[in-house]
Amino acid sequence: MVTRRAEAAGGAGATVDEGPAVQDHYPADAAHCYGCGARNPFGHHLKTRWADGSRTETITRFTPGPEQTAMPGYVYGGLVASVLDCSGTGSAALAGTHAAGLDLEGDGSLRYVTGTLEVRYQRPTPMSVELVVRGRVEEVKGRKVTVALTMTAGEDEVASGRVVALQLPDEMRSS
Ligand SMILES: CCCCC/C=C\C/C=C\C/C=C\C/C=C\CCCC(=O)SCCNC(=O)CCNC(=O)[C@H](O)C(C)(C)COP(=O)(O)OP(=O)(O)OC[C@H]1O[C@@H](n2cnc3c(N)ncnc32)[C@H](O)[C@@H]1OP(=O)(O)O
Repeated sequence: MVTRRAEAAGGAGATVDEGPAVQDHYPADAAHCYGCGARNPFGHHLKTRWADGSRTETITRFTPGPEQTAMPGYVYGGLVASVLDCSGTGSAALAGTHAAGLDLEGDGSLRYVTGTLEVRYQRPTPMSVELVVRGRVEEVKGRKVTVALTMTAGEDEVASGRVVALQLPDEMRSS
C-alpha cells in the first residue's frame, strides 16, 4: 500500500508514507499496546511506515483530542512522549525486521520494547492539529535499535527525541 498524502498536499520537503504499517503485522498477542495496539480500544492506534521507501526514515501520524489537553489549546506532554515512544518502537520494529532480512508481509514483524526514551519539548504543541513524527534509524546493533525522532505540528517542530528499543527477550514472549 502506498499513501501519498504529502504529494496531495504539495510543497517542498513533503514526505510520502510508503508501504504497510508495521503494527498491522504484529501478532494478536502483541496488539494490546496503548500506543499502537489494534486490540486496545482506548489507545492511540498509531501506524508507522517507511517514508519515501528509504528504509532509514519512518513516519507516524496522530491527531490529539481535547481529552489530551495540558492547558486549553495545548497538548499534554505525556501524550507527546507516548506518541514519540511508540513511533520509536514501531520504527525499531521496521528497521530490525528489515536488517534481519525478513519480509514484513511474509514473515511478520520482530517485536521491540522501549529501553530508553528521551524527549525534548521545544514548543507548546497545539491541540487538534495532526502531529507528524519522523523517525531516522541511527543504528541497528544486534538486538538494539536507536531511532532519532522529530514531531511537527504544521510547519513547527514541537518536540524531538530518541528511543533505544530492544528486541523483546524470548522469555517475555507469549508466543
Ligand atoms: C511492559 C512491557 C514488557 C512486556 C511485553 C510483553 C509482551 C509484549 C509483546 C510484544 C511487544 C510488541 C509490541 C508492543 C510495541 C511497543 C511497546 C511500546 C513501548 C512500551 O511501552 S514498552 C514498556 C516499557 N519498557 C519496558 O518495560 C522494558 C523493561 N526493560 C526490559 O525488559 C529490559 O531491560 C530490556 C528488554 C529493555 C533489555 O534487557 P535485555 O536483557 O534484552 O538487554 P541486554 O542486557 O541483553 O542488553 C542488550 C543491549 O541493549 C543495551 N540495553 C539494555 N537495556 C537498555 C536500556 N534500558 N536502554 C538502552 N539500552 C539498553 C545493553 O547495553 C546492550 O547494548 P550493547 O549490545 O551495545 O552492549
